Amino acid sequence: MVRLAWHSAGTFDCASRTGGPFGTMRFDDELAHGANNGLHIALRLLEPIREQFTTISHADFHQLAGVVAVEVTGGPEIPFHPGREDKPQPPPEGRLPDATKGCDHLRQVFLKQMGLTDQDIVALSGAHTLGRCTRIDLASKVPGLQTLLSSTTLTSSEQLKFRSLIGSVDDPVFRPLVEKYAADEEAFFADYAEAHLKLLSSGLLMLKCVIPCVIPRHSWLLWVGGGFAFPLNFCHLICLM
Ligand code: HEM
Repeated sequence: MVRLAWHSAGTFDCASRTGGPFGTMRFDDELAHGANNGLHIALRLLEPIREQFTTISHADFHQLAGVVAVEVTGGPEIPFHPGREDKPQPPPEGRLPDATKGCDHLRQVFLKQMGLTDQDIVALSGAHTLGRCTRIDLASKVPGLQTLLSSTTLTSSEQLKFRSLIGSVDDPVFRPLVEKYAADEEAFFADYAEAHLKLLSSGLLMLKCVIPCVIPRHSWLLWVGGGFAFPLNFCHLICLM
């Protein structure tokens, strides 16, 4: 579910304002993109539930599934705001990062294409603690990191995923962040939640409050369909005034 939400949102292109978390994974064309191998299983599980709630868009439902999955697997709570419309056309293939390329390529996709930061890249990569790579052991690469593997036990897709993680460890900007998150789960959860919120809000107009809110990740106001869709807490009332 997390990978479904990410592969949907991760196609967003800031420059052309195309792609993004707008329910296009419902089209066979997008599901057939090489990077989306296996995501039909997630959709098959979601569809009978979505059919019971026909007022919610595919777009919102896929992102909600990602948020709930992070939460029920023991991750942080991520604020969710509905309002995404389903787009009629899938994005072109090739916008998601390629695990065989290095950190510059990751920056090209996350920073230039999607408008996310180095910190977002590292925090979001922490989602790989879910799924089939939980047994990978980075301990030999980063002192202090627990977990994982002998590469001979990995399938080829696991090796690709592993290579993207190791790439993060080798980069001088990424490495301190990897070490910080390995040592401090609270910091990882806070930054992960903020990065995931940005990801699932790709393509929606977000205004950063001038006055920072007490809870950093709540300092974003979301503009959906002509009105602020954010639950207005005390901090946001101040910002709106
Ligand atoms: C940084 C660039 C990334 C690369 C190169 C990458 C690459 C990969 C690869 C090759 C796989 C294995 C796919 C398969 O089993 O067929 C994978 C799995 C996965 N990815 Fe990523 N990924 C990236 C970022 C992300 C992000 C940002 C998220 C979520 C926020 C994410 C979530 C996942 C999850 C949850 C799985 C596990 C799926 C499973 O085991 O069933 N990935 N990734």
